[in-house]
Amino acid sequence: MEWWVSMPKIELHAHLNGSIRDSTLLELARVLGEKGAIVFSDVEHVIMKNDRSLGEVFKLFDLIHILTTDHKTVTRITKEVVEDFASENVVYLELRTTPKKNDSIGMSKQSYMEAVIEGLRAVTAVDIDFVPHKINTQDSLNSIAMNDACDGTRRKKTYVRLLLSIDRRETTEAAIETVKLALEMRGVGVVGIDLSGNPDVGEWNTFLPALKFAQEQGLYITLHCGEVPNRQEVQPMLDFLPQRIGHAIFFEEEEWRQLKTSKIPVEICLTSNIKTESISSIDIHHFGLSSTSILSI
Ligand SMILES: CNc1ncnc2c1ncn2[C@@H]1O[C@H](COP(=O)(O)O)[C@@H](O)[C@H]1O
Repeated sequence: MEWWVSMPKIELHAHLNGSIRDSTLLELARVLGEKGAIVFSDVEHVIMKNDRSLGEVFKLFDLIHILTTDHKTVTRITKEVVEDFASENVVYLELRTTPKKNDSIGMSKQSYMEAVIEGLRAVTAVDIDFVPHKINTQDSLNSIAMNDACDGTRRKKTYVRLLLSIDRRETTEAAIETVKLALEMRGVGVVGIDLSGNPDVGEWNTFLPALKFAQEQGLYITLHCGEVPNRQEVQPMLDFLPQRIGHAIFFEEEEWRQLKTSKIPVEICLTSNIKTESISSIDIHHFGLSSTSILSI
């Protein structure tokens, strides 16, 4: 096995519907094509395209959401995504997804999330720990088991925790519903809230009441921040003091300074930023720069 596959890893920025196998997407598209709901040949190349602009990415998500609408498929993709991360030796996975409501098929945000939990329970390839428990002796034993899993001597175990995403297209009320659901689901591995979605759509202020409520209730918060240039948002997002932010591409010097002072960790999304051409080359990605200019500010 390649060293980088066998190395134990932590994945903190995975969108469920952004992590589906191409083979599964093609299979789902074929089935919908046979039903006449879509034209398979029109979507095949969209699914298989390698690099796409940020705008194209969100069009692809709209297509993916058409393919994965029902509860059964949500359960299936959750199982597969977790198994795929486990097969790459991810030992701690924070999976985020936007709870969806679709009256036409009897889906509520809650039933969507129940389908996700069903998917976690369906994983067979590895042991999945997604129900939080208090730190005690048993926990120390579990972490030993997790470490041992890396040398192949024990059955592998992956710790999974969930973040419920708010999509920037949603309303304040829908976002509050998501936060309430997250609070109800704390017992089944939900640890926080993510604000994501097309950064060119909507305003983050719309979600402030929901995010403040989540913060007051002790949920962890991560915000997609600075994925596109938006001076009106970056600073107030940092002032909000989320536990983490995602991307942090278009930051001015002063914003880097504030980020550092506030000690807010960044979920670096190297592959995504290069593939979507948000950053033209890896040589100038802020991850590489962090040891020089950024950290020296
Ligand atoms: C490329 N950078 C990105 N920036 C912002 N939001 C993103 C994203 N990639 C994914 N999402 C968010 O995650 C959803 C898909 O997963 P779920 O349906 O929630 O599982 C997308 O619809 C978008 O809201």
